[in-house]
Amino acid sequence: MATIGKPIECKAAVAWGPNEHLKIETIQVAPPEDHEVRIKICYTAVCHTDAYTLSGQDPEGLFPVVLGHEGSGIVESIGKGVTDVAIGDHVIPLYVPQCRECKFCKSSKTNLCQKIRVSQGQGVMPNGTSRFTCNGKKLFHFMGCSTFSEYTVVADVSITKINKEAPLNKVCLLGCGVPTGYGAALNTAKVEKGSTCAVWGLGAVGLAVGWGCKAAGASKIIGIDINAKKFEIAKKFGFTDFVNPKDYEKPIQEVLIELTDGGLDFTFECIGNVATMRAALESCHKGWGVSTIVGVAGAGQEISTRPFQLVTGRTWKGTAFGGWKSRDSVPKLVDEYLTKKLLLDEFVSHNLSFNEINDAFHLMHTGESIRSVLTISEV
Ligand SMILES: NC(=O)C1=CN([C@@H]2O[C@H](COP(=O)(O)OP(=O)(O)OC[C@H]3O[C@@H](n4cnc5c(N)ncnc54)[C@H](O)[C@@H]3O)[C@@H](O)[C@H]2O)C=CC1
Ligand SMILES: N[C@@H](CCC(=O)N[C@@H](CSC=O)C(=O)NCC(=O)O)C(=O)O
Ligand SMILES: [Zn+2]
Ligand SMILES: [Zn+2]
Repeated sequence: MATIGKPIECKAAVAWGPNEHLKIETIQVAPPEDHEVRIKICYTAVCHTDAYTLSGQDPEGLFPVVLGHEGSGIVESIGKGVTDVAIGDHVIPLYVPQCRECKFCKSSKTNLCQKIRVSQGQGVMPNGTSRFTCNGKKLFHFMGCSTFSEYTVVADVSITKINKEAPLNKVCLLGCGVPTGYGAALNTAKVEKGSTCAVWGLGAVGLAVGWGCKAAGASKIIGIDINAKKFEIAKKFGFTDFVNPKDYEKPIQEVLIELTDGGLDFTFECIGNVATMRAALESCHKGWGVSTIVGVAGAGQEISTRPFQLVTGRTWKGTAFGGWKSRDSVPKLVDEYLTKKLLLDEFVSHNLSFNEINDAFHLMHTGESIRSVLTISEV
């Protein structure tokens, strides 16, 4: 291929500063170095975490940056030492890598590979440098993925090859929100058959939690959102009951404890709001209720509750990427989608062009979208 070993000039949506609209720019993407892979991004969705970092609330937020971490694409070229993917493979970039060598990867207790976590948080490749420039200015990478670009470079531990039969405009969602919610229920909380569950926030992440609770055989799955338009949509994902906190004067935990004979077996916070994190914990049943934090709260925010809530048997947990060991699991989730065990199409509320990327953020903020999928390059 003519581009191998050479910089590629292409379009990317650049975030020049917090709260600024993304600007489609011509950027240069350097070739992959050792243990790196350059990908032609075909599709990307927009996750709330992109909006969170763009808002300036992320303590690790850096600008200028190429955001995006829920994408799919095709390998354009590989650096020395790359063994697991080849040119032409269909792939999903992974913001939680899996090196299979670090202490975290070797433990069955976590999916949080730490091999490249420091450089990833610094917005650079593992060797400390960026592959992106725009008019000679360095751009930062984001979450090891940067999918808001026609081409990106990722570490070889941050990518997985998937079945070529899978539609890339759907399986891009397996880069973040859907596995996160589905795994929060199945891997982190370990929802039990017949149990009662409640989910705060019915965006893609919360809806995927509902699907995970249903897969685990939950008997009741309550969806909680201040946007009542989400309730009808949520029925497709297994939710059985709905509560809008705006309809009540008393604290929502009191409402839920009354509705569920003492509280829920499992609760999930999928908003990123420390007040709802507290409500989710305090809505758990005394003695055994488990609350899982999925939402990402802004810089400086802290959670609180009376320690008595934990003394009396409630458990507070958290999850990143739903606890999935990424390179092992994402190809299996693709197969679950292909065999219709896992929903993906139902999460796609909008298909937009790359030029409409700021509209995708607007649709998220107004609560009109579940996931907007942007076409970046034709397959
Ligand atoms: N832990 C992890 O690995 C991951 C965490 N996240 C985080 O999960 C959260 C959800 O992400 P998305 O589903 O993409 O977001 P979204 O913006 O699509 O959905 C959020 C939902 O919360 C609802 N909401 C907002 N404030 C509320 C309140 N006070 N009470 C009840 N409902 C309220 C909104 O109406 C909306 O339906 C975000 O904080 C995101 O950063 C996302 C992906 C992975
Ligand atoms: N950068 C933030 C933390 C952001 C965060 O918690 N990210 C989640 C994924 S959110 C995906 O949409 C995560 O996986 N965290 C684990 C990690 O190692 O970052 C901050 O500094 O607070
Ligand atoms: Zn995300
Ligand atoms: Zn590792």
